[in-house]
Amino acid sequence: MSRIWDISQTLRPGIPVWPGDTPYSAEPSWVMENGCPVNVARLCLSTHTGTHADAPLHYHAEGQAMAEVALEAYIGPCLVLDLTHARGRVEPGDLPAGLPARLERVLLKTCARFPHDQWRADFTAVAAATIDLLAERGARLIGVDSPSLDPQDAKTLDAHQRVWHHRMAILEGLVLDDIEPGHYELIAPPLKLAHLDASPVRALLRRSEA
Ligand SMILES: N[C@@H](CC(=O)c1ccccc1NC=O)C(=O)O
Ligand SMILES: [Zn+2]
Ligand SMILES: [Zn+2]
Repeated sequence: MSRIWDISQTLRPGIPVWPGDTPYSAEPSWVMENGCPVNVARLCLSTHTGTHADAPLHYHAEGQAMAEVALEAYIGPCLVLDLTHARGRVEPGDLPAGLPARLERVLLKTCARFPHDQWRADFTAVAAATIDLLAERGARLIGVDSPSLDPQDAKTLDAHQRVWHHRMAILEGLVLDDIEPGHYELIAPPLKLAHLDASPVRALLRRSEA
């Protein structure tokens, strides 16, 4: 069996969320006591909580909801790149000189230590030109450890718009602290949520057989 790395945040009370968004909460609906045979909880959370996939509906009025997206983008060969030197936005010039001519999925590691317990408004975003470059090389999915491809104060979501143009998939909030740059297999399908704009995912990497 090949090793699996879990690159998901733990969903828990207090998990940092986008400013103004719904805080995560969970409560018991039934508790295993007094003759009740089971524990059952209910959850209240934003679709963008923790490690998640954005559905096209989040950034384009004609985009599909999460239940409708094709899953192929979320499963398969993936390249993890170290971009911890990039400042502000990941520009094309920040990408490694030896970037493969063809790639399918790319995960950008922008911070050395994931901020599990605080919201960082100064996260590293991705330049629209970088999305174009990766798409030209065949990327069908881009993943980041930041909470968004665009800066927190962005109004036009330029990187998300280029992703829409190229019909790529997005993962955000990945935890890449323990991941050496290189080739892996990604497994991170979203939940089949009708009508909704995003979904939490359990994101995994497996050592590539190649
Ligand atoms: N666009 C961001 C998320 C985002 O913009 C957002 C997420 C949760 C609550 C509000 C948000 N934006 C609101 O103005 C993203 O990359 O998914
Ligand atoms: Zn999102
Ligand atoms: Zn996004």
